[in-house]
Amino acid sequence: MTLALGCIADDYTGASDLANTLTRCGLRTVQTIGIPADDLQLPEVDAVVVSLKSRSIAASKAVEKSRAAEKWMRSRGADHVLFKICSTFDSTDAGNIGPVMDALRIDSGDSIVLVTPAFPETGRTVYQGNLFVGAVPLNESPLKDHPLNPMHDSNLVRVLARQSVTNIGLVDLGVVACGADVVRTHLDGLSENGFGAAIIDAVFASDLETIGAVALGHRVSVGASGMGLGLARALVASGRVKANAATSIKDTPVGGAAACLAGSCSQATLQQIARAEQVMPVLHLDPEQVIAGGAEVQRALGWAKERLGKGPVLIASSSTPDQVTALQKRHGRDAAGHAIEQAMADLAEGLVRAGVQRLVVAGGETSGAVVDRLGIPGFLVGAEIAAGVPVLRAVGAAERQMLLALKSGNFGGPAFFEDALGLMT
Ligand SMILES: Nc1ncnc2c1ncn2[C@@H]1O[C@H](COP(=O)(O)OP(=O)(O)O)[C@@H](O)[C@H]1O
Ligand SMILES: O=C(O)[C@@H](O)C(=O)COP(=O)(O)O
Repeated sequence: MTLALGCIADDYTGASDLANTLTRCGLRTVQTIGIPADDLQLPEVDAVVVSLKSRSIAASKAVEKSRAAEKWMRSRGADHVLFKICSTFDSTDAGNIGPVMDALRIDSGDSIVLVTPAFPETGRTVYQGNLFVGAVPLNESPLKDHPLNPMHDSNLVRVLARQSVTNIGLVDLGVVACGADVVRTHLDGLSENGFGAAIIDAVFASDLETIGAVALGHRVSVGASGMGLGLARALVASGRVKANAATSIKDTPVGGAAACLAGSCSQATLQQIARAEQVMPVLHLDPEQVIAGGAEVQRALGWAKERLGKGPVLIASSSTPDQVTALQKRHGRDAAGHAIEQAMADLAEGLVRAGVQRLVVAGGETSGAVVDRLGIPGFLVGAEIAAGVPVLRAVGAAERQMLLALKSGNFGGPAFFEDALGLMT
């Protein structure tokens, strides 16, 4: 296998979002969980997205894991490696975007790295270095209340400068609009003046194409699915990847019982859960009881097993921002998050034992905990449920066939859970 593009994603939902974009742009793509084992049977692909659960761990660990993934990709022929971050730049001042970017830049020998989380299809645009989520700046969006990494500054030049050892420049939309050659000249100027990375504005898909064409001339880039789109289109345009080479996974039905787990507390997920209550049984976990011990998981599994024969069920830990803050005050942010993620993993394991073969998971960290527990080594991309969320078919898992959907907390329309199950047959 010779890779045209290697990608390192800092969470599993983000990885499936990127794998979806690359597939839709014509790249044969596989999503792996961590660096694939040598004996994992993978199809011939143009791109591999290695999923890490590295967004909220210590920066030094995130760097170590990302470097190992980069090394693996380079050894498989990847000239360019994309570090896939969240389109809402989810991170804290302690990292992990800056430290990983710095390490990959040094390893690659690049003098300057292009960075953009823009993904216009999902309403993420960057103008003058400021990230907008729909019509509002990042710091006014629901991301200001994220349970693990609340975002309070929409100026990404400032945000990244707090995380990185290098100076962070800006390539503004006026420069991007002048085309790839002007962007290259601007980057040369920044690099000569000691800038090791630059936030680049993007509002339209055409901006991403310009950015992709420039980024492909470098060894490393940092961005969300929009950067993936730009790189994929540039690869196809350059003839390095055959257009329309992507093959969607076979739609052979998997059958079996279906269930949904929600650990995301985003506004979008809370609305989707409320909507799901109209069409399927929904159990709201008591987060306090979840942290207290295993009885709440057992209660939820008993509840689900009584209903799974009749149709899909949804189990949610999700709470409103006020409730999340109150719980975190009592137990600590990381401890509360970790305990709930592990409970979600216990639930997923129990549900699969009870015959679930179609599983929808809402939340990035939550998906990471669930997929790790299920021991799934990788996924092929199927139909698109919503922008950034594909149906995934597990590969390399021994016993039963499984379909999953790993939904970023913020993605999907109000009827997401129904939409997903409708495509996961
Ligand atoms: N009721 C709750 N109170 C506090 N934290 C919660 C609650 N429910 C879930 N969590 C935690 O919030 C975090 C949500 O993050 P994640 O799953 O990545 O969702 P998103 O995709 O919205 O970012 C996880 O660590 C999860 O365990
Ligand atoms: O880029 C995005 O917004 C997503 O692909 C993503 O990374 C999702 O992260 P979570 O919201 O934590 O699921």
